[in-house]
Amino acid sequence: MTAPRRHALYTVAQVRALDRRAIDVLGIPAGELMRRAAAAAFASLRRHWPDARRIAVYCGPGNNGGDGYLLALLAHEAGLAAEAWALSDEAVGEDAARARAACEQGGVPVLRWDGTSSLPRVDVHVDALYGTGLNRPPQPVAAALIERINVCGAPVLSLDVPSGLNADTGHCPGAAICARLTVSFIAAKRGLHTGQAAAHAGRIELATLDLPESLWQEQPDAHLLEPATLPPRPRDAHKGRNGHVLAIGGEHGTAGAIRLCGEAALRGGAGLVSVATRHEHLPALNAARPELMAHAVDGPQALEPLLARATVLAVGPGLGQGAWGHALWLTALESPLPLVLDADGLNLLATETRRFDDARQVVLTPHPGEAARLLGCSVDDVERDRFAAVRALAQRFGAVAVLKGTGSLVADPDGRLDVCPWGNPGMASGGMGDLLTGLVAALLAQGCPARDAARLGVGLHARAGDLAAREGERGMVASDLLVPLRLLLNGWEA
Ligand SMILES: NC(=O)C1=CN([C@@H]2O[C@H](COP(=O)(O)OP(=O)(O)OC[C@H]3O[C@@H](n4cnc5c(N)ncnc54)[C@H](O)[C@@H]3O)[C@@H](O)[C@H]2O)[C@H](O)CC1
Ligand SMILES: [K+]
Repeated sequence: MTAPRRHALYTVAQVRALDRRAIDVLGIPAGELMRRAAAAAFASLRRHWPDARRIAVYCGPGNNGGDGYLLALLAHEAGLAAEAWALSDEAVGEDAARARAACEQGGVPVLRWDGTSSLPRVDVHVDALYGTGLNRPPQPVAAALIERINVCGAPVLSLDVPSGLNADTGHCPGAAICARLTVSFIAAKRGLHTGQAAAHAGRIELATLDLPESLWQEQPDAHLLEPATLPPRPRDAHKGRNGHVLAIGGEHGTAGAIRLCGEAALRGGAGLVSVATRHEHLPALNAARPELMAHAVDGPQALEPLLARATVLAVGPGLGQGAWGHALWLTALESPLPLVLDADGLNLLATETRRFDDARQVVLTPHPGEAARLLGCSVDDVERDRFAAVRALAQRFGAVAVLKGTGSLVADPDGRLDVCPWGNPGMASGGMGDLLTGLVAALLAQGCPARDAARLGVGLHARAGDLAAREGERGMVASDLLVPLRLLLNGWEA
């Protein structure tokens, strides 16, 4: 296994194993790892805040705290005014205790945080409270310190993990630091790239501590998606070669979702797009986008001829869970065609669960609420461990599962997992999911297997969202993504 590939993500257990191997197999003492971590973090601090003259380092009881003490000593030796604040009296590890002793002997004052004193006025606060060892919500004294640091206005540099964030899941069980910059050590922890991490880690830099490549033996637990798009179209392409998406949805009064889904399928490059919906929506659909061939279907019988011509199904946007929607949903599930299930298509699956045949190309695109219904748990349970939730969805339903949200995840039934590094809060608005459904269906229609269509669709959708956000996240609507999407699909690079 080579050193951590730029996009490889590891669990905390895997990183600890790497740590142990560095110590036991390569004979690099833990104290040396700590010294290298402190040096790497201090170098980052100097790069990002070259004019910083005064820093305060808040040290917890473990080795994360040890990293902090050694950073404070380095800063002191470099002529900065540095002070360390001990969160508690005992330093649990001997390396951390040794680091604290070196800090004090080196002339750096180590003060006690008692839960009430005001924070010093400094240029940078360094968060060395907890790293990968966080195993419960920060206790009241630590929580008070975290809240104080978060509101003090000065930038925060977090060592390894923003304290209070679970480095495995991206969940914050309690108070958590909001860092401007996180310098993470040795290997990228998967929890820094999904869930609440985006609101707490700030910019992330990885310091591999100059460890040799021979150290990396595990397969990464997950990977960050890399920018990708479809290959250029052959010159003799014709619409028959790019598939025919049939989008099914639009219960009484809800034409918008299925229209957006159909638009995204068109913009995603499908050769033909048909929409099966309620009669009342036809005028609006045809007026909005004549290329969308809209058909009024009142039940499964009317759907049959459309199914016969389609090559991919997208089911769910605005489908509703009434008799009409349910009947069309059942018909779609009985078809062998590649399928993207979203919205009410997923809610119906939650009530009538089944496992798809492995051979069928199926992609589920739930947000955390739909995922909770599908898994029979709470949204908090899903968000507490997004990695476990998305893998459970893929395995339970025998489909490729996308768990949307900050740092969307894509999992296969065989456990392979990818994390989307793009996206922004402007995308948390209605219709964004309908776009993703249509885009994934278009990619399936152009020959992508489900696992690739899901990963490519999630990546392109989020990157299109980031391009659209250049005009402001506020007021962003789903249709703002259609033009950037087309640019990205045709290989345009931001
Ligand atoms: N392998 C690496 O990447 C390197 C790791 N280093 C640093 O070491 C920490 C991990 O150290 P560890 O002592 O295992 O855990 P923490 O420092 O995160 O300390 C947690 C410590 O405190 C206890 N604890 C956990 N949660 C709480 C809580 N909510 N309240 C109170 N106490 C808590 C827990 O029992 C631990 O003992 C890693 O992040 C790196 O910064 C090396 O120094 C560099 C290489
Ligand atoms: K930390």
